[in-house]
Amino acid sequence: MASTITTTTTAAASVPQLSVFNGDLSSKIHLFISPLTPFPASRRRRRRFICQSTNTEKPKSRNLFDNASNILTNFLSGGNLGSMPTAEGAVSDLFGRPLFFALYDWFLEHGSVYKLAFGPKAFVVVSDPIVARHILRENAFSYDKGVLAEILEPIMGKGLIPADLDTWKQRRRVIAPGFHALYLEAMVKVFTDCSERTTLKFEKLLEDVHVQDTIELDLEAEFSSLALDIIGLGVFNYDFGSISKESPVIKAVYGTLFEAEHRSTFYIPYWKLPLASWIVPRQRKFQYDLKVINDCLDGLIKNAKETREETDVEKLQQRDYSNLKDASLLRFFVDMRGADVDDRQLRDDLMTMLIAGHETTAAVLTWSIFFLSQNPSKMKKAQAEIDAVLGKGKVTFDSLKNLEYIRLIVVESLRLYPQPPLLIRRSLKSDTLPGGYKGQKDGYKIPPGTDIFISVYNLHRSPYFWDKPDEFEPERFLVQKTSEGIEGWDGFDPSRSPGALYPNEIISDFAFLPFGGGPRKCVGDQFALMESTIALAVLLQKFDVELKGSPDSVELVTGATIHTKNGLWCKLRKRAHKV
Ligand code: HEM
Repeated sequence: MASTITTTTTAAASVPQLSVFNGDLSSKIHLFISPLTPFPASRRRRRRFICQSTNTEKPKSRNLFDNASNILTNFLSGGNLGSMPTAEGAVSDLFGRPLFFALYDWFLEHGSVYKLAFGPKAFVVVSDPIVARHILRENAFSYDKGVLAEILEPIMGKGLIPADLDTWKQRRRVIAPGFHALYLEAMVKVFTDCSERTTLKFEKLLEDVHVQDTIELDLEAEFSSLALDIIGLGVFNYDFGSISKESPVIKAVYGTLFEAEHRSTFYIPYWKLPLASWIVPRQRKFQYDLKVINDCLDGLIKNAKETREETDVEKLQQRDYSNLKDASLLRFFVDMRGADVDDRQLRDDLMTMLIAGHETTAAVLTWSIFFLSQNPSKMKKAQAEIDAVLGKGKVTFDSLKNLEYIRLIVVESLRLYPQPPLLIRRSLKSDTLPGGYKGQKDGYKIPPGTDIFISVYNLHRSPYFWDKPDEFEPERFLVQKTSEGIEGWDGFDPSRSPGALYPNEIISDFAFLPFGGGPRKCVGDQFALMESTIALAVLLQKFDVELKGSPDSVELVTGATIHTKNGLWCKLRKRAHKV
């Protein structure tokens, strides 16, 4: 499932345009959409409904396989999804490129709710904010994680992401309060220290090659180590130290992440085959890796329980973290009065956060650098902000608030490459999706068991909601103060979420949802955004960064997240500080 991102710079607009290699050399599909004329928020909102199912173009011809697949799908779903537009050529077009690219093309062709017939299965693909809001927030408890839970359950057990509704309700009540303001403030030091450990390593490497003034590095791999160290310390106070060493635990973590990734791109659940864990070598390795991590987590849980100080949640949220040796989430969960659970559940929770918080953050940092390296003026603007706010000093909780442009770079990267690009749901009961558009006044009815992909990628690049949707433009999120009050970014309304440091799904009314939305929204969103902002600021404070090769050489692959195929190779040069 690999595809090549090709970025070319045009004279008219010095920003990358995105084209995608779809596996067929003769047909490069260009995702670049001509800039739309900006339109006011009121019109923008009306267009939300018009964009559904209004395509009038003649359908493309379809092959026998696709027709057979669609007939089978309709038959098996009792014809319930029959009136929904069907992605033409669904099966045959799927192979050879990441799924989310194909889903984007079909979104433009069929509208924002369509059906993807795939053999005996149908997936409903949603690219409309109102429908996304309905599924994620308004009717959230009529859906579970479906296919995703099936893939992740062997790894995360009953951790929050794959958890069934009853377990989720119990555990979310314990886990969400752990990310309170004082904890996040304490984490700023962890983010800064780990980021500085990374730049220190780069400085040492530069000293070692003293003849040259640049080093060449795969920054994606470095970000992966950095994110692993941070998540280990933040979640269970364990220092992987992966920036500078390789341990059996680190190898096992990477092995498990690799397997989770492989499963999410593989359509046949090979891991469920009888005796697979004994016969299939990759399954044996996976079981071994899991054991190494589980033993490590069990040891940490045991230690935390031995030093337990049982306290009420309010007191835990007011602890003086500067005096505490261990400010981790594990400490919080263990010390929280009334939150007693068996070690197995606690282990599942820790494993879930380890996986959820690691690769996502590494991917955000990778794409932030990728986009900045092609926009030297934005890179300079970012460094100018860092110099003005930090000088040579360290990031603090307060200075983070002033690093506005860096924060917007992080969210703009998440807009262009959301991690993950699709949210997966399965209906537990029949439901009617919001409608209101031509010919579908009451919306589509879906039966229980319907699998749904909410394409965050499509929402984030929708020509109906974003001006120049494929361009890297952090400035689009800037809030301006006008004589008439505060004017939000791109026609959306920041007053819906006053005081938010980062744009979110509430401000955008579900047109921008990098962390999902509703009750199952990411619990680590602020942790991740602060971590990414600080890591980026520390790197750009000390180094000038440019891509080693051409942007065309950066190949893209997807699993749970979007990342590069062969790394993000960059040249780093130490900055001469004028401050
Ligand atoms: C840039 C980094 C991150 C991104 C883009 C991200 C994205 C997301 C998204 C989109 C969801 C919702 C999934 C869905 O609705 O199906 C989610 C859920 C979750 N995330 Fe994150 N995440 C990030 C970092 C983190 C971190 C650092 C942690 C923990 C320390 C974390 C823990 C979780 C958990 C536990 C859930 C499940 C929540 C629930 O079901 O109640 N994530 N994340």
